[in-house]
Amino acid sequence: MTYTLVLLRHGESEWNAKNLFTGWVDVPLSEKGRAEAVRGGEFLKEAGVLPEKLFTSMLRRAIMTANLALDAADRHWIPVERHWRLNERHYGALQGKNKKEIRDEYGEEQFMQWRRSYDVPPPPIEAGSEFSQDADPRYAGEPIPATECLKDVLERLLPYWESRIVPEIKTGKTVMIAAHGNSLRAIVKHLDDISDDDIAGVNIPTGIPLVYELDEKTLKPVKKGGTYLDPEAEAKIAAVANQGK
Ligand SMILES: O=C(O)[C@@H](CO)OP(=O)(O)O
Repeated sequence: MTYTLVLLRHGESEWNAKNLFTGWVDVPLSEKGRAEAVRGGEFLKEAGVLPEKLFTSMLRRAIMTANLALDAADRHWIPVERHWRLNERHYGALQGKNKKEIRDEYGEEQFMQWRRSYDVPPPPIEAGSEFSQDADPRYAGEPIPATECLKDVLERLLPYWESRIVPEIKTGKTVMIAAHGNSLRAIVKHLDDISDDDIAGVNIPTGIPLVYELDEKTLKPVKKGGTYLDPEAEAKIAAVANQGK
């Protein structure tokens, strides 16, 4: 027997469209992003992959994507849990900055190190600044970061994965996680045992369900990398990799 896990990155956000580093800034979906979310739900329905339990981050682009996708799949009624541990990687002082401008100012190497290295975080965001989250009531009392590298994301996400998500998967329910490019890269790294170096080359496209069948004993993927439900996923993955160029 296998368990089914669906990973869904939110549809295009307004800041994805403007090529801005987003992180924990709570921006809405663009019109294209809403359409991607609905299409994502249609892919689920067509494939007969019907989520029974939903986990989301605390950010509206993931929440709205899940709502739109599940509505399109007639699964809008399933129980949901939300947690900041599924949030996007905190992009520190880069939040709100244009990716191309940062690349032009600091050069390709520094840009890629901040964007895709496993263990080098961008400079921390200043408390109280325009795009910081320190006064946001949804995180009150929580140990939230001021910047994160992917390693930090994995370290804050894994306790939630183990304590809340794994038990749901083990009930045999089809579990869906609606989250973000980098929080999902952390989950994929963990599931597929991807090395710290190789994870730099993994990009996740917006709004396309990624389905993993997990071995019931090991909880490891039966097929490494899972299966994207959109036949055009490859081109969309390449577009994410090339952002900032
Ligand atoms: O800006 C961000 O928060 C993320 C996801 O959109 O970007 P990147 O793919 O550059 O890590």
